[in-house]
Amino acid sequence: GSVLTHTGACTRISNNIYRKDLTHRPACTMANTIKYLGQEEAQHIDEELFNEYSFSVDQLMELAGLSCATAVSKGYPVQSLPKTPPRVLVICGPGNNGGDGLVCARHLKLFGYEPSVLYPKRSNKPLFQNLTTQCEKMDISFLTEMPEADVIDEAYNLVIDAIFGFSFKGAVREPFGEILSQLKKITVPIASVDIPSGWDVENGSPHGIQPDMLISLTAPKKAAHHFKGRYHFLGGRFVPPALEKKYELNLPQYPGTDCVHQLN
Ligand SMILES: NC(=O)C1=CN([C@@H]2O[C@H](COP(=O)(O)OP(=O)(O)OC[C@H]3O[C@@H](n4cnc5c(N)ncnc54)[C@H](O)[C@@H]3O)[C@@H](O)[C@H]2O)[C@@H](O)CC1
Ligand SMILES: [K+]
Repeated sequence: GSVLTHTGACTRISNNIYRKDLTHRPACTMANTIKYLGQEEAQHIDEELFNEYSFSVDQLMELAGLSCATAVSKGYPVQSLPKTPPRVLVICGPGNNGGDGLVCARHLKLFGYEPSVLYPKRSNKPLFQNLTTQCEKMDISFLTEMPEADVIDEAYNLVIDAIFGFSFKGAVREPFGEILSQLKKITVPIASVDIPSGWDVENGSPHGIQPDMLISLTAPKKAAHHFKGRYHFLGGRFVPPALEKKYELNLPQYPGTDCVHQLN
């Protein structure tokens, strides 16, 4: 569409395309394009959600993890999986991205999948211990080591990558270097939570893992411009309008009561 700054009411005709209501001029895209966040901006929004808007980590993590499980169920419906039982491998990192993974695993189980979790660097914070117990009590198995790529391809339908999110920086430290090198060799699809792990949060990583699905939480990060997989979902439907406005996020409207919005 042509670049117009809209001054009046617009009708959303698809993701980022708006039609000016009265004049029917060409769709104006630029002014309403969903914002892709840099690393610092993502961290500021995160802090503001907790400090100014008084959310707790548990609350947002629950919604984030539910969004991820919902996106997975839309892209890879349990009945459509090639292998039964419908096993999925959820790999959780040491921070909040890993917490999203634990929540996602629990919801996937409730949705009829058979998740197994690899959680090699566990946080000792009560939140993460509780999320782990919740999974264990739901008969979700925890693996003691990363399976080889060919074992993953044989046993699992898909891998959920909840290793690193927007706080990832620098060279990957072990054991995650070895885990990511196995993930580069697998042929089953990878669904990445927030950012493909190991990618630079802003610049991506041409030689990194290549997920088939990306679930951007709150708003996409700049690295998402380099995502080449089939499904890009937006999740984390918890952003208060005033915060969305302050950071000019231009989030698309979620359909109905859905917790995810498919961007492409
Ligand atoms: N702000 C938000 O709106 C929300 C964020 N959430 C999640 O929280 C994530 C961010 O969480 P965190 O800030 O805890 O950070 P991350 O989970 O992105 O990662 C931080 C952890 O990774 C480690 N790490 C960083 N770089 C590393 C490297 N090069 N090698 C090995 N380890 C490395 C750090 O030591 C730390 O333990 C988001 O991406 C998203 O998934 C959601 O839980 C809820 C809402
Ligand atoms: K990730």
